[in-house]
Amino acid sequence: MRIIPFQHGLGALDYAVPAGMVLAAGDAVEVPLGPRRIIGVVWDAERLAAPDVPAARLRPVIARLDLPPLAEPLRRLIDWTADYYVAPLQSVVRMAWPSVAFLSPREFTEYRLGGPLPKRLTPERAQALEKLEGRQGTARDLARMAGVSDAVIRGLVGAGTLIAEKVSGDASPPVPDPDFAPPALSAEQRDVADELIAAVSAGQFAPMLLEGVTGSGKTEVYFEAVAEAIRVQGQALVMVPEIALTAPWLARFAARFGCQPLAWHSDLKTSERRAAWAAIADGRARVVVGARSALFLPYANLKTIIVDEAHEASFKQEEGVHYHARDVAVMRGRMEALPVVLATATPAIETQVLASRGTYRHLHLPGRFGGAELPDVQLVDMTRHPPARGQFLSPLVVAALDQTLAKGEQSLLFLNRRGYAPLTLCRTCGHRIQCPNCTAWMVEHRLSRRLACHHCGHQMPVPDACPECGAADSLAACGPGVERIGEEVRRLFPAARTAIVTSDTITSPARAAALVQAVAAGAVDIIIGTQMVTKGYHFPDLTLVGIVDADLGLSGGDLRAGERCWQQIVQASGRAGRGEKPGRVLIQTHQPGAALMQALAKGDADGFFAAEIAARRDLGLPPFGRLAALVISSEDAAAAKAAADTLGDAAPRADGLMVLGPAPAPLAMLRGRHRHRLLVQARRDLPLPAILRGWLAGVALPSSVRVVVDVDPYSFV
Ligand SMILES: Nc1ncnc2c1ncn2[C@@H]1O[C@H](COP(=O)(O)OP(=O)(O)OP(=O)(O)O)[C@@H](O)[C@H]1O
Ligand SMILES: [Zn+2]
Repeated sequence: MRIIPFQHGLGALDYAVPAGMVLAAGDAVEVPLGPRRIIGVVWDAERLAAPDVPAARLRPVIARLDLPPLAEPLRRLIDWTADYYVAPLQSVVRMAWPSVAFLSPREFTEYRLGGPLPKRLTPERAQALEKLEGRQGTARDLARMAGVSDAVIRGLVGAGTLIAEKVSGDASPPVPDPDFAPPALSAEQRDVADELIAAVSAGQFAPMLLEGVTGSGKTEVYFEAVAEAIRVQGQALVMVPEIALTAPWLARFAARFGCQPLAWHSDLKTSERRAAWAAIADGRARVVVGARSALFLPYANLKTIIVDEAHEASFKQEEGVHYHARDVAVMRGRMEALPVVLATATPAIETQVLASRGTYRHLHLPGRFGGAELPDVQLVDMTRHPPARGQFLSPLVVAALDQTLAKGEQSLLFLNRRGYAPLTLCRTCGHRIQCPNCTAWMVEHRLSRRLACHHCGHQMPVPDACPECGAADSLAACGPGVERIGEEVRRLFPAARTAIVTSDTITSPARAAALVQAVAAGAVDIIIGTQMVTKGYHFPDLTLVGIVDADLGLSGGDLRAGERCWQQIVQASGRAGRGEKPGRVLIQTHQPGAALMQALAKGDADGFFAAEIAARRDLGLPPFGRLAALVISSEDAAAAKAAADTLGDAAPRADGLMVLGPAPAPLAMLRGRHRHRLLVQARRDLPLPAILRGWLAGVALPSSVRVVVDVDPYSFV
């Protein structure tokens, strides 16, 4: 029997099946490996090679584990993913079978506060006592919730402070009612919804792009596909970019279907995660909402996948298996014969091209729901209307904020930069404060009074004197982040109520919900936020959107810079005027003549994308050609460089294939590792995965060097 043991770096191995044991592909098993017992999965023998071992010498499988087997279509999806993204099969299998899959449903002992206080109160214990008030979970869960080590939790259990509670892991999620509160759809919404419903009941592969302007009711419409999946006794998966931002979405779901869907995310407690996994695997969970990691779960009876905000780059996984959840979702739809709906107001170029070729069915919602108009968009030429010295908002934007406040309406200022200032500079010696682990500047966060590296998370207090020359009071904050814009707004409008919305302030779904409630209740006048506020929020009284620095996206220069800038600005603009009052958008730019700015001002998506797509075609860039990146890194600078050179020397040669580099990565050091990059550009008809595998297999590198393969890369740093 051919088995993939869950052991890093190991391929498939053959084992003997003991008499009386029945095994089939997709079964979970326990097998011997050297002196150890490890878990593995039985795989289709014809699809994998294994070392030739005479039958008599094969070691026997120890046991078949009591897990629902991975079904054939999911196995084929796993094969495809591992092959396409040049990833180890077991790493992909582990996304379908996370560790909770192997826990038995009844074995949970959870703990909660309830006993006497411990005699010895260390700072860690005090922190745990404070954080764990009202919480319950396994020792591991509580350690995570309290931000302390497992040992601290075990100590509190030993002291009797945390008391044990047995919990059963197999509670069933509620079943959403497809007919609970269906909305009255507009005629154009109805047409699209009917197509989606027909596709779900047909039960065939149907990739679809649901393109609707911001506020057109895409959510209401794809809810009808979800309702149909429930009606036909199946399951629906809705993938969202970030689970932390789903509070308003969950509320809408509950209003439509009468109960919450099952949310799959990393913050679940072990018992909740186990219960969720089991309910997904046996079909009791009817609607699942989750980020990327929900995609590979073994749904028993999946009928449709919706990818909401399908243009979002966060669907691309940037660690472990570097897959793109949007693309793998479509492939899952093909393997399992079901419709996949990519919903967005600003489709990615890859998606647009597939829709225009007819590979994806293209559904449109061209107008906002309920007669709301798209906002009026104007460029603010910063060279002609510059801000006052030391400030960042043009007088035109300040005047618009003033008018909006006077009308009692709300404004949003969008700047995709967390913190107070992206750079801290010494005015005496010119020193720039850098992260010790990364080629990156430390970003000042004034709310938390720290400097932070946005790449590795390194933090330090803001120094009083320059760390280089020692000059006192010489450090200057350069450039704005949202906190600094917030400060400027409070200085200009002391009576206005402001909210700063970034991943630093919206750290949990509960906080996101509180923000939404505050804005909806009219308790906030001006929101200053990063891309976090642009995602799907609906505030009827928000009528002004100011884009603080539209040029930010023009620089940076990777192949998707223009597209991403367009998406962000259109999504941010899309928050304006969604109710009865008309909206207005002001875009601050130093390059009002740039094609992107002109297209934004005219709302000319077609013109902008026609030019972008033509450029991609001319250069053979995705989706017309394919890219793959190799990132070579090591803590040892010389080893990283040598390995990159070795790989560069061994680079494959073929007609239609171009290898660029090796070159030091723009982020030349990350988390203390020195980095080099190679970029492969290949014609579409070349077998890129096989070429990459052959290349890597032909080169022996020291174990101190790590090579990450990134197929269809989104990050070029
Ligand atoms: N048929 C309908 N009946 C009642 N309300 C509707 C209907 N369609 C849409 N709406 C409401 O209109 C608003 C905008 O809809 P929705 O948020 O679904 O748009 P969207 O296309 O997803 O927008 P965005 O892309 O900006 O997130 C929501 O408050 C939604 O509840
Ligand atoms: Zn860093």
